[in-house]
Amino acid sequence: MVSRKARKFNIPGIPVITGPRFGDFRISLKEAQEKYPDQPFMAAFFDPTVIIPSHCVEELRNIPDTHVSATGNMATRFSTALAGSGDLSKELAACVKYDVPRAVDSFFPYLQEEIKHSGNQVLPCSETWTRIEVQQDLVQIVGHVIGRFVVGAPLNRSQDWLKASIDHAISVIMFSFWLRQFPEFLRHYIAPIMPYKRKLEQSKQVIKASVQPLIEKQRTANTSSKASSESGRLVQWLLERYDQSESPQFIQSQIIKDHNTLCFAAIHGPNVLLVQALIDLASYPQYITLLREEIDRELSQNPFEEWTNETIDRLEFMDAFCKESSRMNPQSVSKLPLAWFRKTHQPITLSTGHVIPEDTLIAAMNPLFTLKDFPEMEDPEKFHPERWMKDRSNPHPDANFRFGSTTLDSLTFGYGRHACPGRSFGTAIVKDVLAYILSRWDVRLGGGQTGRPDNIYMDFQTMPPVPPLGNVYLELKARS
Ligand code: HEM
Repeated sequence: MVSRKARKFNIPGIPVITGPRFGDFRISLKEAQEKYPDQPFMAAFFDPTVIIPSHCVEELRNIPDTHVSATGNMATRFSTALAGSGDLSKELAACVKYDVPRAVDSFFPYLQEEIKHSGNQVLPCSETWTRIEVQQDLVQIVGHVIGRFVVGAPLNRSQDWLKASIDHAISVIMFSFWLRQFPEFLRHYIAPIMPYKRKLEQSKQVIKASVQPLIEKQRTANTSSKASSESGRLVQWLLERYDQSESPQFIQSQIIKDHNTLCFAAIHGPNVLLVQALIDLASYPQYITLLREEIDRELSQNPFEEWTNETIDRLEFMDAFCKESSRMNPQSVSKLPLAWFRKTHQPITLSTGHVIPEDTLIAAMNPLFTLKDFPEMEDPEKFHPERWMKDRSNPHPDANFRFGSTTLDSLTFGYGRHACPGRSFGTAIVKDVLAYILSRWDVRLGGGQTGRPDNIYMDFQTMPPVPPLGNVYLELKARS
């Protein structure tokens, strides 16, 4: 009898490529991509995944969730059912798609306040070079900012809430990574006794204890006090979006789950981009002067506290720099990266003629690295932010030169009906924090390193080469 797993590998007309079960898949992917440039192939790695040609993303981009979904991919890769976290409710999806973009402009004074407050708290004030733990320090800044947006002040500055909200996503990732080492039929039994499950539950408990009183306060408040955005914008919007005929307990537990899912996406997404951009800044110091010219131009008009979304929009070279940093360090397998992770729920016929069965994980090659599809990309292996400065006249938010665009030649924020709805907010945060750091500190690679340190590759992820996985560190020096 052919096992379910063997059947999954064995899809007619789709060749199977093997590689390391964990670790760096790049060599296997590169060879496969050269061998099968225009057809899907099965990467039989940790989570067997059919890699589709990038042009097929276009034809699948708006396919209904009943056929191909992003949540199905999340459920498999992050074991969301057993983790009890990470599911995207339709109410949360609507909040991020409609309520978040509407509130970004009015949030700016608070954004500036949180960046300044947390930046000064975690970054060194010394005028001599001082080591920073780039990932851990920057995530505190992003955590404060997102917290101010999601749960408002003063909860966003509570150490309990902040630590639990930052740690929660990491616990989910580690829990699912270890859980998936076991055969599927055993996972249900093993999950409850795993150490990461305990950590995960602890973070949930702390978040629940912090957020529950806020929800209750908002729920019972009269209409005029509900208007205070300082009591947590997300909670307020979700309370309005949930069906009021449901019980208060049900709505409360849903909002707490939504809070956890949002912190997953909204804290760590921007933070990884920020960490990578700061490493790039330290690795390519020739860009610091150009970036500072823009920042100083804006500071001469308005102090940092008074910056608005339009101020950030005017930082064009900053936008190009961050775009290039995200291109060179995609948050999936770098250099031959994968993106656009999905799962099929019905058999899907691609324009190549191949049929992908239901219940199959799929992903696409990141097209930025396939020269054949984008011949206009000069020196794609080179870090060259100027490439995005050539023509900035197209006002469309998805014009491909923009940091936050979702186009087929840039899958940092996904593509199609499930492309990241928080990207304009997230990219504004990244540029704003980077501008603040550059205006106040000099930055360099620690330990006398030169050149761009290589990232770390695990599963389909690219991670910055900083502790705990790597040993690269940065040094900052306060500008006099
Ligand atoms: C700036 C850094 C960020 C990056 C790199 C990032 C990246 C992504 C990616 C790659 C996806 C999957 C898209 C797809 O598969 O087509 C996604 C989805 C999502 N992101 Fe972001 N994101 C960021 C910031 C944010 C922020 C700040 C929020 C919330 C305010 C957010 C909320 C979401 C949500 C709710 C989804 C799920 C959308 C859906 O499935 O319909 N993200 N993000």
